[in-house]
Amino acid sequence: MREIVSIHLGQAGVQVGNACWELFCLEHGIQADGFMPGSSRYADDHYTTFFEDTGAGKHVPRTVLFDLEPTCLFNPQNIINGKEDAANNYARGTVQVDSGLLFQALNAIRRSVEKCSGLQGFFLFHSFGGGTGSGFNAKLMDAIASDYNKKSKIEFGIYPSPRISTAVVEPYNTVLGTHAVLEKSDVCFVFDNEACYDLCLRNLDIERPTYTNINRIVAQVVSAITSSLRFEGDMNSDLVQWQTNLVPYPRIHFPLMAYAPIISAEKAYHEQLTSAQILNSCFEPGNQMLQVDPSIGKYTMACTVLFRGDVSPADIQRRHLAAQSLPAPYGLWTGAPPD
Ligand SMILES: Nc1nc2c(ncn2[C@@H]2O[C@H](COP(=O)(O)OP(=O)(O)OP(=O)(O)O)[C@@H](O)[C@H]2O)c(=O)[nH]1
Repeated sequence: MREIVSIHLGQAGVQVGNACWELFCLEHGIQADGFMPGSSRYADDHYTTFFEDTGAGKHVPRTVLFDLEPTCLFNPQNIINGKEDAANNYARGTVQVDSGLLFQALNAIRRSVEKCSGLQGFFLFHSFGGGTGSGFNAKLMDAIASDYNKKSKIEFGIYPSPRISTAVVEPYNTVLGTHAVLEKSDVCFVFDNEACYDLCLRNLDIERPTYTNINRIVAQVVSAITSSLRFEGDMNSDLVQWQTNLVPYPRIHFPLMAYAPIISAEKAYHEQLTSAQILNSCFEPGNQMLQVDPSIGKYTMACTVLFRGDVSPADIQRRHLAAQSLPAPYGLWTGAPPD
């Protein structure tokens, strides 16, 4: 099996991770106690890319988490926390954070890796604005790059935004943190809290979105990106495929993501969307995970459209994509439906 080890760093990394694993468990029919009822309709073994079997019929996420309280779902051996945070300071994250912590972290990662039969790579979840998310991530990434040089390293990062910000130094941490891992990371999927906040306001009618709401949007996107790795499908992808399709040059590895449809539960009952409409919405700036103007700048060198559901790639190709003026080349993958 082509396993992936997820690493969650700092408050944002861990909280986003919680939302992601909650969703993954729901999608795979894994209960909070780790048991997977035999009748689950998703009992194909692709989920073992992300979950490990403890031997007693329990499934635990292949994760290593830094600064978090233990919950029954995660492996307590892989939960590592220090005595104090990095005080939103990149330098503290890299230098002053207890150096034993890095050793513990690498040990936990090694333990997870040793349980894999064919490790594909690592997912790193963190913020760019926090001290741990930027500084400690830089240090850890450095160590992972030297220990597991050939394995893919994929980041899911939260970029800072003016409306939801905990410190004025976040832009500095971001610049330093991004630069430090630029050569080490293979792909970095970036989310912007402000874009997700606006999506909650506009599409989900939430008056005062919280991190919980934002994290659930992030989890949906992560779930969609990883669905073809976790479920059996017509076109199963692996991490190297993403890199080949989306990264034209090693340093240019920041795909701009969009997700559609995002509609509130009430509207979902009386809105009928065709896959062509959903596809079009993916190219609207309002559905992007980053607040940037795609019409400014030079990019859109490659584009990947991921569909979820019982849909064959040939059908989509024939019916819709031919009619759209999508930038070429594009990739097309499908994953299993969430319910
Ligand atoms: N989406 C999202 N963003 C978060 C969350 N928690 C914090 N952030 C963002 O993350 C940035 C701050 O980083 P944190 O993750 O809190 O900090 P840290 O990495 O734990 O570092 P230190 O606290 O300095 O040790 C800010 O931009 C916050 O807006 C969360 O649960 N979800």
